[in-house]
Amino acid sequence: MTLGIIGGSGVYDLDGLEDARWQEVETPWGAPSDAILTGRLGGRDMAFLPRHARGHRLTPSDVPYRANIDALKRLGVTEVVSVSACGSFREEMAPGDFVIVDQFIDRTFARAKSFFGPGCVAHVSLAHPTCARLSRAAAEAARAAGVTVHEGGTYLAMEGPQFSTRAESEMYRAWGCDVIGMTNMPEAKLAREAELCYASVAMVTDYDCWHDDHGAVDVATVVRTLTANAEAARGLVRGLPERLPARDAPCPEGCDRALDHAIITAADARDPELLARLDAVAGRVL
Ligand SMILES: CSC[C@H]1O[C@H](OP(=O)(O)O)[C@H](O)[C@@H]1O
Ligand SMILES: Nc1ncnc2[nH]cnc12
Repeated sequence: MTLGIIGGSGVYDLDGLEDARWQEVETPWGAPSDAILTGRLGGRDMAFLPRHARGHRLTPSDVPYRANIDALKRLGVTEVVSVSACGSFREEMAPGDFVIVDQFIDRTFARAKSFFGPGCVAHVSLAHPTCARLSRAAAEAARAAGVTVHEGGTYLAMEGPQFSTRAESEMYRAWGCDVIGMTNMPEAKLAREAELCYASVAMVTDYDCWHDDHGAVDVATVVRTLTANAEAARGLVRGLPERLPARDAPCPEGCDRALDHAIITAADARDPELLARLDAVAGRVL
C-alpha cells in the first residue's frame, strides 16, 4: 500500500521523507529510469522515481516506462501520482496552473506500450484511464498548496523530443485537447495493465506555439515556470498522504482489478517465459 510519485521535468527529488534511501531495483523489463527513493511521509510509505533520471539524462522516448511501472509495483506501490510539465491549449489554463488530467490522446509511436505480447495477450479497458479517487486527492492537495487547479482535461501525448509545429498545435486544439506533453503515454496504459491507480498532475509551463500573444515554447520558458512553481509541487506531494489514507478495501474505481477479464490467451497456449516476466505486474491473475 505504498504511494508512488513519478517526477517529471524539474522534479528529480522528494524532500521531507523519514528513513529516506535510494534503492536500486531490477526488473524483467530492464532497469528503471533511476534508483527509487523510498521513505515515509505523513504516515504513508512512499516511493519516488525521477522519470528522466537525476540530472535529466533520458529523453521522453528513452524513458523505460515498463521497467518504471514494474519496479514501483515490485516495491509495493498501489497508487501512482505522475507529476509532469505540459503546454496548454486553453487560454484559461495558464502557466503556473495545475491540470488534473482525466483523458489522453496517444500520438507516441516509438515506445513499448504493453507488458503483454505473443504468448500472453491481454486487453484492458482505458475508457477511464485515471483513478477518480486518486485524482480528487491530488486536486485537493494542490489547492491546499495554493495552486489554481483545473479538474479534468485531455492530455495529448506526443513523441518529441522536438516541440510541435504550429499546424500540429492548432490541430490538437481543434481536437479538443487541453494540454500537451511527451511522457504520460504509455505510462498511464502500463499503470492500468499493472492494476495500479494512476493520477496525472500536469503543471502548465507554456502555451505551446498556438498563442499569438506568447512566444513559441522553449526549454528556458519551461524551466523558468517550473522553478517558480517548485514549492507548489512540493506542497502538493506533502499534502497527499493526509488526503489519501492507505486503502483498506478494493479501489472503488476498480483499478486494482483491471486484469480480471483482460487475458484472452488460453492457459495451455501461454508462453512460460513471458509469464515469468509478468510475475509482479500480473501475478495476481496468472
Ligand atoms: C523540458 S520541456 C519537455 C519535457 O518536459 C515534459 O516532461 P515531463 O512530462 O516528464 O514533465 C515533457 O513531457 C517533455 O519530456
Ligand atoms: N508545449 C509542450 N509540448 C510538449 N511537452 C511539453 N512540456 C512542457 N511544455 C510542453
